[in-house]
Amino acid sequence: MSVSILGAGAFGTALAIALGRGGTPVTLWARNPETAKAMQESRENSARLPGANLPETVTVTAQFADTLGDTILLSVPMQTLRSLLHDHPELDRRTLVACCKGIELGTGLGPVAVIHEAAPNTTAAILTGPSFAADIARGLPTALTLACRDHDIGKSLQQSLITPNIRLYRTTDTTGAELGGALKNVMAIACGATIGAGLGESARAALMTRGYAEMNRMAAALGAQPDTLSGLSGFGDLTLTCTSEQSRNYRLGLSLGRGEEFDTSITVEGAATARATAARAAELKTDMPITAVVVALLDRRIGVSEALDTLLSRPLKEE
Ligand SMILES: NC(=O)c1ccc[n+]([C@@H]2O[C@H](COP(=O)([O-])OP(=O)(O)OC[C@H]3O[C@@H](n4cnc5c(N)ncnc54)[C@H](O)[C@@H]3O)[C@@H](O)[C@H]2O)c1
Ligand SMILES: O=P(O)(O)OC[C@H](O)CO
Repeated sequence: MSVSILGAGAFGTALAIALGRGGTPVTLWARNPETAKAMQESRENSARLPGANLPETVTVTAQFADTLGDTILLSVPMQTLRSLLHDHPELDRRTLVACCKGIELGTGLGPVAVIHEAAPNTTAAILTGPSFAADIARGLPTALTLACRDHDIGKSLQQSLITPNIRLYRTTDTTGAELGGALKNVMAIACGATIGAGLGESARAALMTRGYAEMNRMAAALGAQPDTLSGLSGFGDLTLTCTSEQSRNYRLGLSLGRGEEFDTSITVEGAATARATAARAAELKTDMPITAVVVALLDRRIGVSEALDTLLSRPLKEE
């Protein structure tokens, strides 16, 4: 069994290291030939995951034709997923596992739905849950969710993708799994802003809890199974991302709270996802006040204190 990983960023590289270390032959595709050559020679992704060595079982290439292994993981940022599929029609008719966390601008769709639209003859799955690339690459223990609507294919993917340090749980609820991974990024921006502005950890706990309620409302509106968000892909990842400075979404929030600039070259999925989700929530008439406030903060229409006032001045209601 071989695995191909498309996208040689931090997460694609970390997954390649974990799978390769477990003995699986992995082909890691970087779109830039110079990047692929440098990684293949130095055995390291010095730009995105410095200090983590690629095992011998991992081959890095920019030749797309070399990458059609038994299992294909798509580890690119959410807003580029459709163009990757569009540019490579040979991906259709295969089993594709999305590793990205986000909602597409313009369509309001998550990764599995985008794969189904752009490559209609594929079986799509998603690998999501609490995990920092650096932790995975260091061999630290992690537990993730593998969601695939096809029960048998999901079971076989679960077997193929476990590694000595990645334990996989399985579900058929792709809608719930992709929403959890996407929306926790929006909540992490809000929590980072709260801490960055010095509003305290009690305020963050309140935001995480109300954010979780908000995530569940959207999940229900889109037909996700009620329990999915209480698992690794929802609650688990919300907890990790809203409390760790390893998270890029949380760090963007910290910068907003402190009134500092943030490096725009860093992948922060929650920014586009907040906008896409706010638009979808309006269509579905679903109340998502924290998401709306995050969009206003990102657009610099309000500051953090005003954001908190907006949330605190909402009509009183039952929990
Ligand atoms: N880094 C983490 O800890 C982590 C953990 C879990 C999930 N994820 C998810 O993985 C996804 C990727 O994040 P990352 O951390 O690897 O980001 P990253 O910024 O480190 O890397 C993204 C990579 O995608 C490549 N890329 C962008 N557009 C592409 C395209 N059209 N075709 C091919 N390659 C393209 C870039 O060149 C870059 O190498 C995100 O959705 C993120 O939420 C990341
Ligand atoms: O660095 P972030 O904020 O993209 O978070 C990485 C992972 O999604 C955490 O599970």
